[in-house]
Amino acid sequence: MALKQKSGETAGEAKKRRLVGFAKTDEGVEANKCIKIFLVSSKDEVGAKDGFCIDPMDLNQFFGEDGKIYGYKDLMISIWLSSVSFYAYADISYASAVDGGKGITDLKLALQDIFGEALLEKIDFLQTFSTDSHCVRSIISAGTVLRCYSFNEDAESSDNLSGGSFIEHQVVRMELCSLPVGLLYSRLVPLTFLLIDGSSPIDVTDSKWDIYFVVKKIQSHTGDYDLRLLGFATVYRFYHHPDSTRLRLSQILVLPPYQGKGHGRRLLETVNSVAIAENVYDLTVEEPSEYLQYLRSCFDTLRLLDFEPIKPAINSVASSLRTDFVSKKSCKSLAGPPTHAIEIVRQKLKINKIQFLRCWDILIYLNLDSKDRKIMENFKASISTRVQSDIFDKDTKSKGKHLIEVPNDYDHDMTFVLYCSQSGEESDCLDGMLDGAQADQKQQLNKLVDKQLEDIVEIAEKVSSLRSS
Ligand SMILES: CC(=O)SCCNC(=O)CCNC(=O)[C@H](O)C(C)(C)COP(=O)(O)OP(=O)(O)OC[C@H]1O[C@@H](n2cnc3c(N)ncnc32)[C@H](O)[C@@H]1OP(=O)(O)O
Repeated sequence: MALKQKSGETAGEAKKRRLVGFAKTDEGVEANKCIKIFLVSSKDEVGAKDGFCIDPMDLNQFFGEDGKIYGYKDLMISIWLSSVSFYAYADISYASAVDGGKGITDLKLALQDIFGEALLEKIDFLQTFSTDSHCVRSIISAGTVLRCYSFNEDAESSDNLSGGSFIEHQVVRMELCSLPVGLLYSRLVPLTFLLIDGSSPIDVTDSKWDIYFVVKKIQSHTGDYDLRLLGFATVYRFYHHPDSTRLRLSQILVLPPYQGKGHGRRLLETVNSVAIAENVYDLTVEEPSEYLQYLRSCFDTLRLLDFEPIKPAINSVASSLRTDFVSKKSCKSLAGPPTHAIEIVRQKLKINKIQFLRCWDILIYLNLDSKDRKIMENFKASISTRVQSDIFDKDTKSKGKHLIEVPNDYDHDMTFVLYCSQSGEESDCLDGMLDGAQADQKQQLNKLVDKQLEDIVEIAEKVSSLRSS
């Protein structure tokens, strides 16, 4: 890591400039505004500012409570991250560093919090392009190849082997507790910090962790080959009483240059095949991002559309929703899949109940005529019934429970608080507040239902286009 002072000014000049520069309180600079991270695959790319730039979630989170860096003038931090070895180097430059009232941020410490031991001095970093050029191959070639697929990088398409120059890709599984794998993972952790919202490192010494790598095979002219890492997923194996296990996908990441090309889906498919082959109890995903949830729902809905045992249940609900009048009572029974369907989907496809409920709505929608207004009203009513029973069970009111909407700091569409009062203990003030809140409640629930319908339609359209392509 290099710290440079741009100008060769004298101490007197610098002091004078400081006085001018920080006459006002130091306002600091947001980390997001002065840090750039470049993904590089060769020595020649280091230093070039037109390389592939990573767009991190939020760098501010690593810099104090307000996400700002203090004490520097004209600060620029360029970080080069090697996509070959996953070591990094930070080039820090600024015109001057002075305490303008808020101290001087320790940049080295902050960057080490993100990059840990992967952060090297420039000379060592440049050397990794020769010393560690085969590190991915030397570690990952000891793993179990679970899937191979050929991929035409020009056409950005799939397993189809006709035409184009196809490159072999593999999905490889390894135990994280093996030392070399753990060391490689520790250099991937910064990427999880930068690209996965709320990510935290996992305990690599725990033997219940597996890591799945997606790699591409690069053939050299000598007939030898190398492996380039494109993405990975970490999966934890939980005990499930009495004699089973559950798999939970904890982190999944495809390096930005390779995203949107089908590698993430293949990783997910492979983990899923393992869950089925090993007959685990089910497979869950830890706090999926919105896009991962979308991808997962597309993938699971496609599988469920071909799953014969649930077809009669889907047809039965869809045909009821096609009738002219659906009573409130029947809406409740149409709002979700029957228990036997939930059970068989978990047993055979390893899809857990919550995920199946999401896909269920899409499956029903795909069986309805979306242009028929009456049918769509019935469908919306069934979704609304489920949303209400999910977050606001009418019965709870009679037990002294109330749902009120509260503002939040996180830009969620809405947050609800369930308030419980002992009978007769409600104050007039709270009664008034609840009346007001309940007046808004219907509107909020409608918003939630509309949002769910939007998501259902989006995934249903994607699934239809994937099936017809
Ligand atoms: C638990 C967690 O880790 S949450 C955090 C998740 N990770 C991140 O957010 C990190 C940053 N993002 C990423 O790393 C990646 O974008 C991932 C891992 C989320 C997804 O991987 P990608 O390689 O980008 O996705 P991939 O290209 O494989 O799949 C996306 C497409 O496949 C489609 N798809 C889904 N199932 C199928 C299928 N069976 N057949 C064909 N296409 C399918 C999806 O609809 C989607 O297409 P669209 O975006 O054009 O509508």
